[in-house]
Amino acid sequence: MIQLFNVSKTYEGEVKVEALRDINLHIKRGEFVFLVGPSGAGKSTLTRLMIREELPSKGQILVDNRSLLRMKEREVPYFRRKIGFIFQDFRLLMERTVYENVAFAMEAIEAPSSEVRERVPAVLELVGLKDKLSAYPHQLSGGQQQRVCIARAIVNNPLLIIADEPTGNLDPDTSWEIMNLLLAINKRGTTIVTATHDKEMVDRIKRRVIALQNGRIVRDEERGGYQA
Ligand SMILES: Nc1ncnc2c1ncn2[C@@H]1O[C@H](COP(=O)(O)OP(=O)(O)OP(=O)(O)O)[C@@H](O)[C@H]1O
Repeated sequence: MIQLFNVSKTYEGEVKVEALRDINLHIKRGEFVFLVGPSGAGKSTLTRLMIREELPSKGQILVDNRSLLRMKEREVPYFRRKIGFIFQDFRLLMERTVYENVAFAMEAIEAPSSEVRERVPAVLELVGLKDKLSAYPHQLSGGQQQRVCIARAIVNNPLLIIADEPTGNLDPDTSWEIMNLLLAINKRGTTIVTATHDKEMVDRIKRRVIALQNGRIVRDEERGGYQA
């Protein structure tokens, strides 16, 4: 699903930062992967490269067998349709209702309106928000807002979900609910890659753990914990 070959990412500025150094990685279809490591280790940079928000300074990246370096700018929106994103800070449209936030993701790919009307309530029911269709994000708790993000991420049936600290702003119980939702989505075949600082979660779930430090992979375990 995702392959990285000798990938490096350097940010050129007043001070040069080597955010990723010589990363080789293969994530197979259907896997659930945690990216862990201290602040500044390169986790967010790695997720940004996977969704082609940025290009690597060196190396090659394939997602669903497509080279992200060879991809033309105009092809990027089509590529992104296959991917669902979930961020720590939700990034919802605050002036739109829950229903509209999720519908917007389907309208962006020009889904027929009959399909939107059918699928949006079904997905919102799946994430436990069927009573909140006409609420605005500011009327929801953090956990509920993150559920809207998950609904938005899965509504177009993506092959892959990339999440950057999806439970970063949530209390432990709510974090656990959100993670269970992601596990359930993974069970249905969606590949999930999530950066996290949540030690307890990683230790409890025991899935593949890729640990980064100073831009390098220092550990890659099939059923790993937060620390070695
Ligand atoms: N756009 C940018 N320009 C310059 N440097 C950057 C940029 N983005 C990230 N960096 C640097 O790259 C390194 C890796 O950052 P990154 O955000 O990927 O780490 P992280 O592991 O996600 O950290 P955190 O857990 O704090 O989110 C850091 O030294 C950071 O300062």
